[in-house]
Amino acid sequence: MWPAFIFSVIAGGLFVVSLAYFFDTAKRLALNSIPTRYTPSENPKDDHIQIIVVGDIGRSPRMQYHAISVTNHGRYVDLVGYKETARHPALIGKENVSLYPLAPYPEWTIWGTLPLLSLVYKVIHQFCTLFYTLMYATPAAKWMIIQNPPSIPIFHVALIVAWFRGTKVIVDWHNYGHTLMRQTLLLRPLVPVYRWYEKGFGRHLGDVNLSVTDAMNRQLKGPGFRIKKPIFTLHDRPAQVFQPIISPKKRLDFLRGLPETQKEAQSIVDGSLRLIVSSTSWTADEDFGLMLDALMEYAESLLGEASTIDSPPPILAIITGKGPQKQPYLDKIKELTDQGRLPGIRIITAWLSTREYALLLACADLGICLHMSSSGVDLPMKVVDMFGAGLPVAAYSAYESFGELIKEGVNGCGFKTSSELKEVLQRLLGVHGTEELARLKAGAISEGSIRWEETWNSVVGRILEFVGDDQNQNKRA
Ligand SMILES: Nc1nc2c(ncn2[C@@H]2O[C@H](COP(=O)(O)OP(=O)(O)O[C@H]3O[C@H](CO)[C@@H](O)[C@H](O)[C@@H]3O)[C@@H](O)[C@H]2O)c(=O)[nH]1
Repeated sequence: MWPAFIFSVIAGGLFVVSLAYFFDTAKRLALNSIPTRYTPSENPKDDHIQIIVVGDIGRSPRMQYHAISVTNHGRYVDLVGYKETARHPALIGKENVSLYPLAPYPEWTIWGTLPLLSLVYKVIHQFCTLFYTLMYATPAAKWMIIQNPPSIPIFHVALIVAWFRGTKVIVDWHNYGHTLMRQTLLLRPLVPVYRWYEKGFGRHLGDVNLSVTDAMNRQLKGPGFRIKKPIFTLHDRPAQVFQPIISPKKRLDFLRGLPETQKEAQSIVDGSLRLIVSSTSWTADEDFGLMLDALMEYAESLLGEASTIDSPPPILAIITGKGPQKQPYLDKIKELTDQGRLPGIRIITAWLSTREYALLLACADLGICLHMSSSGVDLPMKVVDMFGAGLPVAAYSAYESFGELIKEGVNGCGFKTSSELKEVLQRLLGVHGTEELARLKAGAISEGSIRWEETWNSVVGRILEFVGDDQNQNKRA
């Protein structure tokens, strides 16, 4: 009798304790699943601003510039994106900058054996990691600034998160995802779905929108997108790290210290070898085949004739950057070189630190830009870098917004075909081109003198209400 009684008392006690534990855990889980909401801080400087890139943060200069500008106002920046290459030095080791890396994809998705399956998997993977990071891992932010493209799946994730957490959204339209998708043959059937998603969610997502050109601004307001919320154009501008180098000694010192140019440094500085630089993410919207054809045509003109003062000089071409289509082009360059079709021309590729990249641009003779603009209304940031470094450009020109940055005969020259590019190279790099090149360089320096910080403060600084807040803080101090 007694043992049964004691057993039932213990069992009853254990049941009550485990019930209490179960309800407590359930309550805690329920409470933890409610994301925190943004409430304005007493001191506006304690508010957080999120910068979101569904890509490699280190290779998103414009989004990093947003982050740097925010920190320059003493605010907290939370960077959300993939951590692949090194971030801008100004974003490393600062106590008001936090990085929330998105979980990388499993390796099998990169093999390319099951392209459609890996695409679907990537979208689901991105959705989960973005949702968790934005809803729970990061502190509730006052504003989030989102890069587009890509639009899927960040647009609807951001819409949900912004609603739950009381965060306001700025969509920074760099380009359109659906026009970029059109460039990949295999993905073309999905373009209508992507376009529907991008326009549908894009119309409602941003409390404010930024566009990289006036032409894009008009399109976003126009019948295609019908965005009713405010849209401001924020042209890309060079960061402070890009500065012209005028002194031949400084140029020589840098070129001698860089492994890629060490041996030819003296010839580059005395003009007997011309240094051209192109930078890229090796994506489908840049056709390096066009540059290779132009260089082959240029090389043909070096053949056969005895070298005179009027002969086009040999060229060292450096292509900087990282990206998916690099290897096929490396193979092509090797093949052409082995076949002897590029005599007098050496083409190399590199990935440099931000500082070295900026100095290389400042030491080159001419920048080449092959950006073809999938939408017709975006612009290449690389040309902005080049102008900041005082480097004139030869750029592919057959798209609408081209003239918003490159002024023919003032800071650069346009081309549409490889033959036109070859002519530009022959004209500008030869002895008779010295004067024209110097004039274009002056134009590049002048265009590059308008800097990111001033433009950013007058557009984004005002949207984020930094300008008024900072003045009030200064008055109080
Ligand atoms: N650190 C470093 N950066 C490099 C190097 N080479 C290239 N880069 C970076 O890679 C960029 C080139 O990237 P792309 O993807 O070719 O395009 P973009 O010219 O930057 O233009 C992109 O951004 C615009 C907005 O800023 C967009 O409007 C446009 O559509 C495109 O996405 C350069 O501007 C530079 O910041 C290198 O060796 N080192």
